[in-house]
Amino acid sequence: MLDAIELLKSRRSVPANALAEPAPSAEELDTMLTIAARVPDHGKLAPWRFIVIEGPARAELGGRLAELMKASDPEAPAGKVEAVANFCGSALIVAVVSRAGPHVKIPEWEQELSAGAVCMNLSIAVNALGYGAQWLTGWAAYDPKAREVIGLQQNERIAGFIHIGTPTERWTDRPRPELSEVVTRWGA
Ligand SMILES: Cc1cc2nc3c(=O)[nH]c(=O)nc-3n(C[C@H](O)[C@H](O)[C@H](O)COP(=O)(O)O)c2cc1C
Repeated sequence: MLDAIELLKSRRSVPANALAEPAPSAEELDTMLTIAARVPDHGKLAPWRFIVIEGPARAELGGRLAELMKASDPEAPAGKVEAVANFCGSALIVAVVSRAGPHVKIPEWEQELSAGAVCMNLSIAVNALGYGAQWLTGWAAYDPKAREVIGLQQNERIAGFIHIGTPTERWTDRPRPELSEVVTRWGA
């Protein structure tokens, strides 16, 4: 296992279509989800939940989403439909669902931030266990009928589909922001 600082300094996403089998074991997935759920959460509301899409359920969901896209837009380019069908092309997907809503004390924005933290913690845990991950949203996260097929309630939103698997190759990093561009010192 990588040292935590080395892991955090080197982690990067791997494209979902390069996240092949083997998928994490059931025990590893439990560890990942336990870590993902261990995030700051103002008010202890757990304003998020997980939907695991694994095994044959991936192809079934991909197929249903592709049918949906074709039905709603018969002119949809084949590439776009294929991309939706391949939505479940990675070894395992965890949909992180935000359940943020009005609350007497805790702003919705803070509940949404907690769901973002879940996505990130999950991605880090995946990498720490030697797998790769990519955080995606896309058409299926926003289309009303696709949301229904995925099993979302009216008040729920996809924070991210975290695609997980074994990277098929090493990926070079992308440019990262210069600290000088994103850091200021108050009063300086
Ligand atoms: C909320 C959210 C949604 C995203 N959705 C997509 C997406 O639909 N398609 C895509 O190519 N990248 C998407 N990304 C970007 C990738 O997850 C990721 O930033 C990119 O692959 C580089 O990742 P890295 O900085 O972890 O290496 C999304 C990122 C976030 C935070």
